[in-house]
Order: sequence, then structure tokens, then C-alpha cells
Amino acid sequence: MRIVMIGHPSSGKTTILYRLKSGKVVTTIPTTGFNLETLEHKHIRIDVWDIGGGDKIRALWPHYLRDAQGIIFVVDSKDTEILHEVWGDLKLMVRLKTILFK
Ligand SMILES: Nc1nc2c(ncn2[C@@H]2O[C@H](COP(=O)(O)OP(=O)(O)OP(=O)(O)O)[C@@H](O)[C@H]2O)c(=O)[nH]1
Ligand SMILES: [Mg+2]
Repeated sequence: MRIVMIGHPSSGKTTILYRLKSGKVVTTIPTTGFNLETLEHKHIRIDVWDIGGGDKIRALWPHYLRDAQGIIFVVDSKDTEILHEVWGDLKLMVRLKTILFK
């Protein structure tokens, strides 16, 4: 099963990925490409793709979302000043998903 995690830069995606993988909060640096970790839950293999939030990688969202069976959209709810941008991203994601699954 393939899950893709997207969201704004510094929203906490990589932190969530490694917390899920190891149970620990690790120190992160901004992700320039992606991180991929395989988790196992109830004998189900789950590949979690953590996609960097920067502008360059954002252009590749269609590529990553195409084969995703699930999406985790991460929001830093404390960062209220960029919530309008986050709303734009959420709408973009839904639009892409609709196009890709036509
Ligand atoms: N206080 C607090 N800080 C957090 C939390 N999650 C992540 N951080 C911090 O926020 C910063 C960015 O976290 P990352 O997990 O690297 O964010 P990211 O979404 O992977 O960022 P990009 O790779 O740039 O897209 C780091 O300094 C984290 O330690 C949280 O739940 N609470
Ligand atoms: Mg990251």
C-alpha cells in the first residue's frame, strides 16, 4: 500500500514519518527530494512517501499522487499566517486527484 504525505515546508511531515517508523522524535533538515519508509501494521506493508514541501518538488505532486492509495496532508495549525496558502494547496491536491483518477 502506498501513502503519500504532502504539505507546506516545515509543517512536520518528516517528523511524523520517523515518529511512525521508530516511535522517536528525530532532528530533521528540510527535505529536498523525498523520504521513503516502509511500515508494517497488522501484517500490511505500507510504503510512506514523505515529499519535501519546497516549490521545486511541488511541481512533482502529480507524479507522486498518481499512484497513491492514500494521502496525508500535513498542516501546522500554529502557523495561522499561511493558512490561506495551505487552503490553496489543499484545493490543488483535490483537483489533481480528481484529474488523475478520471
Ligand atoms: N513544536 C513542534 N515542532 C515540530 C512538530 N513537528 C515538527 N516540528 C519541528 O518543525 C520543524 C520542521 O519539521 P519537519 O518534520 O522537518 O518538516 P517537513 O514538513 O518535513 O518540512 P520540509 O521537508 O521542508 O517540507 C523541525 O524543527 C521539527 O522539529 C510538532 O508537532 N511540534
Ligand atoms: Mg521534510
